[in-house]
Amino acid sequence: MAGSGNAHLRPRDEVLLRVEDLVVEFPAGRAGRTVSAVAGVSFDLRRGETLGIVGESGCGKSSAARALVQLPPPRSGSVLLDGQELTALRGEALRRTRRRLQMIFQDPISSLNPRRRVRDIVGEGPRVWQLPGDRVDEVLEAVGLDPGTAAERRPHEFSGGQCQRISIARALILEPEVVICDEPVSALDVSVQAQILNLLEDLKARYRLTLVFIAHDLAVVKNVSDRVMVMYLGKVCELAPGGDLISRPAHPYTRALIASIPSSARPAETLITGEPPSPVDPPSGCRFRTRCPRATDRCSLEEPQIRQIGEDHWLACHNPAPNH
Ligand SMILES: Nc1ncnc2c1ncn2[C@@H]1O[C@H](COP(=O)(O)OP(=O)(O)OP(=O)(O)O)[C@@H](O)[C@H]1O
Repeated sequence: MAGSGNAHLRPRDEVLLRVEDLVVEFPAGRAGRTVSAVAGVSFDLRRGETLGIVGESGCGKSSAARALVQLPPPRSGSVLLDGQELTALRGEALRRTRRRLQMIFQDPISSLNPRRRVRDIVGEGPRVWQLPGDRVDEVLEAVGLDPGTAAERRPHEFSGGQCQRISIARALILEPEVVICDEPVSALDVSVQAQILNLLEDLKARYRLTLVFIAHDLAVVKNVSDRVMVMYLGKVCELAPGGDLISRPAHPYTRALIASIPSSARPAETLITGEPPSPVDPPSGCRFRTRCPRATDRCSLEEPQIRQIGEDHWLACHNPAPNH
């Protein structure tokens, strides 16, 4: 059963992936202290849906993503893939299930072994997993690379965008159901970003993929996501379909993210400045309150629970913007 803070979760049998009360912590170096990277995050995805996760650097996006594939496992919480609890799996059972969730990372060049040919890089997964047949040429073609010329070359002979295509092929060949894209275009030239985003859209339709799309840039996330989840310091602030979030943002932090998009019509006074507080010692109540222009005493005393404010629009804030 979802707790009171999980009103936004859909019934288990309607979703492919369901994450409940995910907590990720790291040792902080000082005795007994911890980095609270992800502090009770819940979300779900229907098959074929793209969920965007957005928030500034350090808000816990990557930690949440890695916890989905149990690398490392979360401190607590539940990750259900098609009804199967991943956090309870160990050894071979976990390894087998993990294949269904593949990750694509920000820096494609350093995530590819420079000494190996593309054919071996992309073909390694099927060998390890003992999957039948050789689909290397098929997936290279699917990601827009010519197998005839690309397969025998090494990563340094390709541009950043082409290396990201190779990374995508390497994930795709394992026939995943969910692909977690962690800042997949942040390291690429702007001109190349759109090509990779279009490719992910095409592959999603062709292979019926379900995507988690992580980025710090809301302008990128809103175009590729069905729904967008905004995170701040390990917590969910707001969750809504992309268009709704942009046109009717309610959380002061979401409004600040939108105001920072260069083409935004949002007034600059909604921008926030300064660094987020340390996740080793997060603020009481609402974690955003120390930078929030709308904070009141209640915000330091009481953590806002997520509640519905529109059709599939969810918010965790005591004092949302008045025009919503
Ligand atoms: N292995 C680790 N050990 C200690 N602290 C960590 C570790 N990994 C992440 N953190 C901390 O956890 C918090 C969340 O980091 P995370 O990388 O998940 O955020 P993010 O939103 O993905 O940021 P970025 O976009 O910069 O990757 C940060 O304060 C980070 O410093």
